[in-house]
Amino acid sequence: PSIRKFFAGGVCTTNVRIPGKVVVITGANTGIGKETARELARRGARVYIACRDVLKGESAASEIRADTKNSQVLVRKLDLSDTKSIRAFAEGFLAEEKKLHILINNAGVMMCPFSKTTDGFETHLGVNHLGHFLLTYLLLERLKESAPARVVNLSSVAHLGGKIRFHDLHGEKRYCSGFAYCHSKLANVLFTRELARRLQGTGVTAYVVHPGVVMSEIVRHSFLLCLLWRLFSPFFKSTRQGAQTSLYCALEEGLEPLSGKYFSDCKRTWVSPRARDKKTAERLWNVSCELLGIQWE
Ligand SMILES: NC(=O)c1ccc[n+]([C@@H]2O[C@H](COP(=O)([O-])OP(=O)(O)OC[C@H]3O[C@@H](n4cnc5c(N)ncnc54)[C@H](O)[C@@H]3O)[C@@H](O)[C@H]2O)c1
Repeated sequence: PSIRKFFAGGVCTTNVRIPGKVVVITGANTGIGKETARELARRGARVYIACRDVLKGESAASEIRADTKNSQVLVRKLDLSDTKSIRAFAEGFLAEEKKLHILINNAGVMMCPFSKTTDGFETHLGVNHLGHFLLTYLLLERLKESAPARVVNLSSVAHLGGKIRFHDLHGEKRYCSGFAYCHSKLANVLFTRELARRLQGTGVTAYVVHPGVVMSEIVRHSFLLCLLWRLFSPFFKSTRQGAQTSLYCALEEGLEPLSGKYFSDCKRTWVSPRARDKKTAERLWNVSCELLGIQWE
C-alpha cells in the first residue's frame, strides 16, 4: 500500500458537492468508472450507471447506494458496440431526465482479438470512439440545456502510439490489438479537442483524461497483460486513485478555459503532436458522422 501511495499521482481535492446534478457514466459497473460513480454519488449527484450487463450494474449500484447513503444511483442498459442500444439508451434517458450536467465517457475495451461491432466497426474504434461519439451527439441538447455542463472522455497515454489510419480504419488490411487500442485512444483525444472547439460559447465544455496505469479489469482480453498487471500491481494505481483525474475534470471549479485539453494526475498534460493535428481531428469528425449516419455540424 505504501508503494502504491507513492505512485498514486494527483488527487482531486475540491470539496464541491453536487446535489441535484445529473451524471451519466458509461461502463461504471467496474473499475475506474465505478469509483467515479461512487464519489459523485457521495457528493449528492443522481448518477446513471450505463452498462452492458444490468445485473452487474445493479450489484455495483446497490454497493454504492449502501456506501454513500445516496439512493439516486440508477442503472440503465447501454451496449456501446451496438448503435441501436446507444439510441435506445439515449431515448430512454431523454424521456426520463430533463437535465444532464456531467457525461463521463468512461467505458473501454483493450487489446481484444480482431472483431467487429454489430454495425461492422472494428471493436476498439467502435466501442471506445464511435460509440461515445454517437452517445455524446444524442445527449448534447440536454447538456446544452443544463449548462454549465461537462463531457469527460477517458483516453490513455497509449494515444501516443496511435495513428488515425483513414485508409484502414477497421483494421481489415492490418490488425494489431495493441495498436488498435492506441488508435482508439488517440481518437478520444482528437474528438475531445474538436468537440470543445465546436461547443465554444454553449456553456458545455469537454476534457480528456489519462487516468494513470490502474489495476482494473481492462486487461481481461490479454493473458500476458493480466500477468504483467498482477506482477506490477504494487506500482499501479488503485481504481479509486485512477478515478481522481476524471473527478477533477468533472468537478474542479474554473476549469472552463481549459476545455478540450488533456489531463493526467489532476493537471493539464502534454499530448502527442498527432493528437494536436486539427486537420486530422476535423477529418475524423466527418468520417465518424458518415459511419454513424448522422449530421453533426
Ligand atoms: N486501467 C488502466 O490502466 C487504464 C489506463 C489508461 C486508460 N484507461 C481507460 O479507462 C477507462 C476505464 O477502464 P478501466 O481501467 O476502469 O477498465 P474496466 O475494464 O474495469 O472498465 C471498463 C468498462 O467498460 C465497459 N465496457 C466495455 N465494453 C463495453 C460496451 N460495448 N458497452 C458498454 N460498456 C462497455 C466494461 O464492461 C467495464 O465496465 C477505459 O476507457 C480505459 O481505456 C484505463
